[in-house]
Amino acid sequence: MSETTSNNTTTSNTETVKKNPYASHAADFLSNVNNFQLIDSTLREGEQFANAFFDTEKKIEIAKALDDFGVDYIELTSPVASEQSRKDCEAICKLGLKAKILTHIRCHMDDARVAVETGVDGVDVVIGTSKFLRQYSHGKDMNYIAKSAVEVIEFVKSKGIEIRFSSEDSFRSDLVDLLNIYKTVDKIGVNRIGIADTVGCANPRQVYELVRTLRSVVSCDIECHLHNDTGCAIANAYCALEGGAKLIDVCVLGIGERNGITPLGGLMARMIVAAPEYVKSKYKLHKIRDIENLVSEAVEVNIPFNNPITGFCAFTHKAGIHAKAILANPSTYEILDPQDFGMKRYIHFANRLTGWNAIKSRVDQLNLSLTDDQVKEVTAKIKKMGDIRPLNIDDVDSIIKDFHQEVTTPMLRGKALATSPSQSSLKLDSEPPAKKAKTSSD
Ligand SMILES: CC(=O)SCCNC(=O)CCNC(=O)[C@H](O)C(C)(C)COP(=O)(O)OP(=O)(O)OC[C@H]1O[C@@H](n2cnc3c(N)ncnc32)[C@H](O)[C@@H]1OP(=O)(O)O
Ligand SMILES: O=C(O)CCC(=O)C(=O)O
Ligand SMILES: [Zn+2]
Repeated sequence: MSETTSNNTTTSNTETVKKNPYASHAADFLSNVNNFQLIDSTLREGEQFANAFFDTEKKIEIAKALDDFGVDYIELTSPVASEQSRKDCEAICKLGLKAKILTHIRCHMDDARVAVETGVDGVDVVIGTSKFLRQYSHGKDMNYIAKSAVEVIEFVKSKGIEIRFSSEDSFRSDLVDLLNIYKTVDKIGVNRIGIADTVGCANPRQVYELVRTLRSVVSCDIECHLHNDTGCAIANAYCALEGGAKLIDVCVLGIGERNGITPLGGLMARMIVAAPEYVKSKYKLHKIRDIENLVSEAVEVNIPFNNPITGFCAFTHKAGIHAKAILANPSTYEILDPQDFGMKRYIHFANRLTGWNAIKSRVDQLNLSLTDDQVKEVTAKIKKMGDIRPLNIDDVDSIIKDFHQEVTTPMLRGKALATSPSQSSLKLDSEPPAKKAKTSSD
């Protein structure tokens, strides 16, 4: 017999089981939140990013880094895109990586014939099913699409490699058309079907509902490819998994056409909250920073300041109320533990929003001894200075050290009090204010 003692803790005679309030809901009995796979498309979708050019060496470096991180699949640009794309595909297939190598082609036998000769483990085939793409991209109707899909799938299967069929622009396609084409390809043994939010128009609820519907119609795995035009790519990926999708397409930093797709790091941030054991056991999370640096340098962009996990202030706490609670227990204001990603936590105390608890922690770090009242007094000085201009750590340390000297040297204190605290005693650095305060956990 068990007894619920709080919202998230259940006790029994023999054990205490902590329930994760962010895990899948019981109603999502088809959920793959605890059992998902990643298809990294940095070397396919990511190559479609405006700034991307990866030479062979860089592609190999990125592929190895992704493999080491633990992605399940690596998707490569179509071998018909260019002669070098084909050679690069062959070269990556020969690396003997743990991750399965896929290439991405149009739904056409000409592309399929080239793809199966590259040495890939699987082929991802795609064709637009929305009215827009049927009219303005390839000009084919649903009957033609079904016929060519069957031909390509059977051909690729006959070569003994994996085949996935995806409808491009799925969320602007007719549902009956989608059900028909997916049922058709499932019946002939496609390994996966893919749903693509090609223009980033879908919201999490729509993704969940479409995946749930398809889950009851096909027996093969479901993959989702979600663009980020309206900022939903991570949430949509999460809801796809809750609805029963098994695989999510990701790119490092989310790079891709326009503003890209679900980012690898951002999705890991979401998933570690929902399925911590699974995520930590499967993926080398402390490699995310290196992989993002590798790709950001290759495509010449900065890591966004607000990037999940690796943004420069992702684990920086500033306001005094936050700092006090974080120092007492980091879970108060952190859902992610920086250590899980090889990152550090910072308390930004050199500013006017600081509080005496944060300053006390700094006083301790400096190995100085002040009473609580004295720390409050020096905090007031720091905040006063912070009203005048941005502060850096040296400013704060100088204020603290001067104050400490005053209070521990009674003569000085008397003199200082008589003449009022002098700001000119501060060390004024020519360097710009530090972006990060010293870590409280150092
Ligand atoms: C949403 C996505 O991201 S899908 C993946 C996008 N990836 C790429 O485009 C890969 C890089 N692309 C390329 O290198 C070139 O576009 C190629 C080699 C694929 C084709 O080049 P081209 O033959 O010069 O054609 P172009 O790019 O101008 O037009 C695309 C052609 O593919 C056809 N097509 C488009 N999508 C599909 C599809 N899913 N299945 C079959 N044919 C398609 C179009 O009808 C058009 O054919 P056309 O010769 O009758 O005009
Ligand atoms: O192949 C797919 O599933 C997706 C293709 C693509 O990049 C897209 O539709 O945005
Ligand atoms: Zn895409």
